[in-house]
Amino acid sequence: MEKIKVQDAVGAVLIHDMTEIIPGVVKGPRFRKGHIIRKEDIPVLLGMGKEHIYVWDQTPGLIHENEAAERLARSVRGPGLNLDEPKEGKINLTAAFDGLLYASEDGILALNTLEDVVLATIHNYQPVKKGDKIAGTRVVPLMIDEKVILEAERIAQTFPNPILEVRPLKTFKVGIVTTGSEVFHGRIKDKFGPVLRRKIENWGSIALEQTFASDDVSMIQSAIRDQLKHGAEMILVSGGMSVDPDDVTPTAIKEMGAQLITYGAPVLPGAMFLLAYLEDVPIMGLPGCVMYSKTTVFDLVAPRILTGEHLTRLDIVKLGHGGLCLECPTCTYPRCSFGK
Ligand SMILES: Nc1nc2c(c(=O)[nH]1)N[C@H]1C(S)=C(S)[C@@H](COP(=O)(O)OP(=O)(O)OC[C@H]3O[C@@H](n4cnc5c(N)ncnc54)[C@H](O)[C@@H]3O)O[C@H]1N2
Ligand code: MOO
Repeated sequence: MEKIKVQDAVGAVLIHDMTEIIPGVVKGPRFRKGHIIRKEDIPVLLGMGKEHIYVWDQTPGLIHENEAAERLARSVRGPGLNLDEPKEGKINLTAAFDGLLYASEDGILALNTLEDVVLATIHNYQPVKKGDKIAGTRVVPLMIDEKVILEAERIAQTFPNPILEVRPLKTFKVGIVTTGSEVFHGRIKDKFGPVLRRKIENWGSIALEQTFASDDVSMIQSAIRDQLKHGAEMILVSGGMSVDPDDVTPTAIKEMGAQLITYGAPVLPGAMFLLAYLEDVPIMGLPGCVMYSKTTVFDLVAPRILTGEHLTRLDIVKLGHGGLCLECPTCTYPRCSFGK
């Protein structure tokens, strides 16, 4: 690539954005790609430490960083993602609507293993809002051999799912069965239902009429059957999930012939969580902590099910890494390590 002195560059066209950084004040492009250098720009460029600029290089087989970034972004982009304009040679991908991020960790690794390719993303399975930044991509040099980009595009195609995708949460009819003799007999007021209803509605689903059962296997089972009859597409059974003789919720669910995915999850709070499928309807057994703690296993699992994903035991056991909630005085989830 040919370089010329900035003093000789009046009239030359900049071929990349020129970043100015003043700590604590500004970081951004002072001059954009395509800018025609004027006499008055020369002291500014010198002040930014630029004594030379590059002039356009027509070497065949090389592509500009902006084109490279755009092709990388397109190769990883699945449904639910928008591409921003290139800035300083980088392209950001943002969420096109509210949903949950599905990222291929192997795909991200494979692309970044290519020299000079940069793909930085947020963590997998994070809830995102429309417009949220999800990833940024660029190449390291100003001009790059097109072969590198062709290889990145080829690699991205080898994965069964897009490398990055935002899936919307579907609207489920959700049945709530609340167990516990103390609630059933009116000794205490139910506090579980309102927590679950609020979360379900925040996710855009519909809470059906809540039903109550004492700590009795057949009563819990008939309440679950009633929820199915009323069209529940997901059933949440609260309480009775731990080690006391009166904790019969797991037995009730298992003995209905449901396909048990897990009883127990490597997540705190939420160790006593249960997931099963009965006639393809997901049933979750929710321990007392889901009522008490702001963020729990329920917040990690339910949104995934609401995208239509069918979870396996491996999906649940993988939650262990990042499964410890730090129970901060002010919860900042999902901007923390929980579930990452
Ligand atoms: N020795 C052990 N004790 C406990 C363990 C354990 O492993 N060993 N696990 C703890 C964990 S972790 C959790 S979480 C809870 C599990 O609780 P359960 O799901 O069995 O909840 P319950 O026993 O039914 O109730 C606990 C507590 O919460 C109150 N509760 C329950 N449902 C409602 C409701 N709908 N409204 C208001 N309050 C409710 C209930 O009255 C109890 O006070 O167990 C730990 N213990
Ligand atoms: O482990 Mo429990 O199910 O955290 O609250």
